[in-house]
Amino acid sequence: APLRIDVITIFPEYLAPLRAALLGKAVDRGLVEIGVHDLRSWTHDVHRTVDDSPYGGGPGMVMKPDVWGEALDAVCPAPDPEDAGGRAPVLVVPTPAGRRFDQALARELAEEPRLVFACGRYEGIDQRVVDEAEGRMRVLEVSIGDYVLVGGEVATLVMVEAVARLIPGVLGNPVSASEDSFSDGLLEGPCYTRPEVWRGRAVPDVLRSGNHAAVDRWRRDRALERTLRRRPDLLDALPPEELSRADRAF
Ligand SMILES: CN1CCC[C@H](Cn2ccc3ccc(-c4n[nH]c(N)c4C#N)cc32)C1
Repeated sequence: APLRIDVITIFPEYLAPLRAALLGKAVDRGLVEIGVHDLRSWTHDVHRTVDDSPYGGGPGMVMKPDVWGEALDAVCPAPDPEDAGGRAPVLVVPTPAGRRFDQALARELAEEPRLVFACGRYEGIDQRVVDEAEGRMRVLEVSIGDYVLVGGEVATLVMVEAVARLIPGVLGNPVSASEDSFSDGLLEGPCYTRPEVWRGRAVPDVLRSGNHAAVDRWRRDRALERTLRRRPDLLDALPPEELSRADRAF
């Protein structure tokens, strides 16, 4: 069955990129289903109000729990008790205060049948929405990085792309999903294509040697070198023999 993704937001147009390019094709091919819902559909006042002042004072506004509650009831109703097999959908709530999104979490989410993304704006969503949802969904408050965005929509685009590319058939060449960065624990090394010489810079000879063992070694060495220089923290997780190779080589 296709992975079902629902996104609730006050800016549905922000999620238009989900209909384009590779992901758009995966939707056309029925590999992924995507629903984008305007949170204001669940307001009842003439101004379609979704926010209010924060209890305890402070800057900005907070998103109202009642509107979110009705939206989540509509988009992911409580699982049917008879449907024992039915797994409760996962509710992903982007927030700078969340657990860090990483490739491991992307792989975890790619195994789920259903994902619902709640895109906050303003100062965030009333905490009771998350607390109440935990009674019937697996709620994950997730951050895509240590910088402050204005809302959850861009974070949702990031996470949906990272998850969808792991769905079999979404990528043209499935091998790359397993061999990409963070799968073998190292950063990607440099890549090259024609022309052989460009603005006086030649492609490394080994890559044109036809010696596949030498090419593989060269690529691993460049990946180790780059990881050592840019992300030494990733090397902590490497097996000792690999680490000693990195130390010896550079
Ligand atoms: C000054 N305030 C501070 C709290 C957050 C307010 C903006 N905002 C409202 C909803 C919301 C959702 C996600 C993110 C976000 N920022 N950085 C990340 N890695 C995120 C992720 N995922 C930011 C958000 C701005």
